Amino acid sequence: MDQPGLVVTGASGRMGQTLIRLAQGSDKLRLVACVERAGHPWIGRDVGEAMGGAPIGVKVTDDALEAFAKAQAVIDFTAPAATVEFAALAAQARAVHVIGTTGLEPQHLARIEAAARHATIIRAGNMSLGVNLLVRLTKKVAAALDADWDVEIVEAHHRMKVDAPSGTALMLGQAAAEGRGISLDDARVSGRDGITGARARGSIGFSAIRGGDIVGEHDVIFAGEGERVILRHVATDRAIFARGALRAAVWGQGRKPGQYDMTDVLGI
Ligand SMILES: NC(=O)C1=CN([C@@H]2O[C@H](COP(=O)(O)OP(=O)(O)OC[C@H]3O[C@@H](n4cnc5c(N)ncnc54)[C@H](O)[C@@H]3O)[C@@H](O)[C@H]2O)C=CC1
Ligand SMILES: O=C(O)C1=N[C@H](C(=O)O)C[C@H](O)C1
Repeated sequence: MDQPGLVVTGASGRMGQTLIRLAQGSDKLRLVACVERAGHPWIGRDVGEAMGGAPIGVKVTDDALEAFAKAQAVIDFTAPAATVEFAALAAQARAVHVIGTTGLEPQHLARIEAAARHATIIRAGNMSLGVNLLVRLTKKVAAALDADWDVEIVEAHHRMKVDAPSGTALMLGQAAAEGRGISLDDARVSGRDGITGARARGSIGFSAIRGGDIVGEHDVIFAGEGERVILRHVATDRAIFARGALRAAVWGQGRKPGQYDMTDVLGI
C-alpha cells in the first residue's frame, strides 16, 4: 500500500520548513502538498526551490481544501485563526489533523472539539518526547509535595514567539494542578509586576522570557522551605517537535474520530 499522503501547512514558517525537511526523508509518509496563506510569495512555487534547494515536485498552494483532499494527514503549526479553519477542512477531507499551534483560546478549542466529532485530531502544545515525559513527572511531583511547596513555571523562547505563556508551560501548569487536585484556572498567576502582595498559597505562577533564537526552555520549580526541586527541559533543535508530529500523523491513521494528544501517541 502507498504511504499516507501528507500536507504541511504554514510551509514557510520555522516549524513548516523543519517538517518539510524531515518529511522528505520519511519512509512512512509522502509529502503531497504544502499550504501557505493567500498572498504569500511562495504560492505556486515548488517548495524545495522556495526553501533554497532543488525542486522536489511539491507545490505551495493557498487552496487548503484542494490540498487536503489529496492527503491522509495534515500537520499544522500555524496560528489559531488558521488552525480552526483547517480543522473543519481536514474533517471534510477525512484527513488526520495534527495540531501543534499554540495560543488557542476557548473559542478556538470549541471549534476544534466540534471538528473532532467527525475527524481524528491529535493536538499538543509540545510534540517532543522529553516534554511529554516532563509533564508526567510534574504531575507526580506535584502530587507528592503539598502546597507548602510553591509551583513556578518559567519558560524562555525566541524573540518572534507571539503567545505567552507557551503551550508547553500551560501543559506543565495543568499537570501540576491535576497532581494537586485543583483547577488551573483558579490557581494561575501570570506576569507579576508592581506591588503584587505576597504570593497566594497554592497558586501556580508563570513567567515568560523572550529573546534571540532560544528554541524553547521550560523549568518547573517547586520552591519549599530551605530547598527547591527543579524539573527542566531544554530544546536545542525544532526537529524534536517535527519528529513527534510526523509520528502522530502515522499513529492517527485508521483511528476513530476524537481528540488525542501526544501521551496517546507515545503510550506514556
Ligand atoms: N506543539 C509544538 O510542539 C510546537 C508548537 N509550535 C507552535 O507552532 C506555531 C507556529 O510556530 P512557528 O513555526 O515558529 O511560527 P512561524 O510564524 O514561523 O510560522 C507560522 C506559519 O504559518 C503561516 N500561516 C499563518 N496563517 C496561515 C493561513 N491562514 N494559511 C496558511 N499558512 C498560514 C505563516 O505564514 C507562517 O509561515 C506557533 O503557535 C508555535 O507556538 C512551535 C513549535 C513546537
Ligand atoms: O513557538 C515556539 O517556538 C514553541 N512553541 C511551543 C509552545 O508554545 O510551547 C513549543 C515549543 O516550546 C516551541
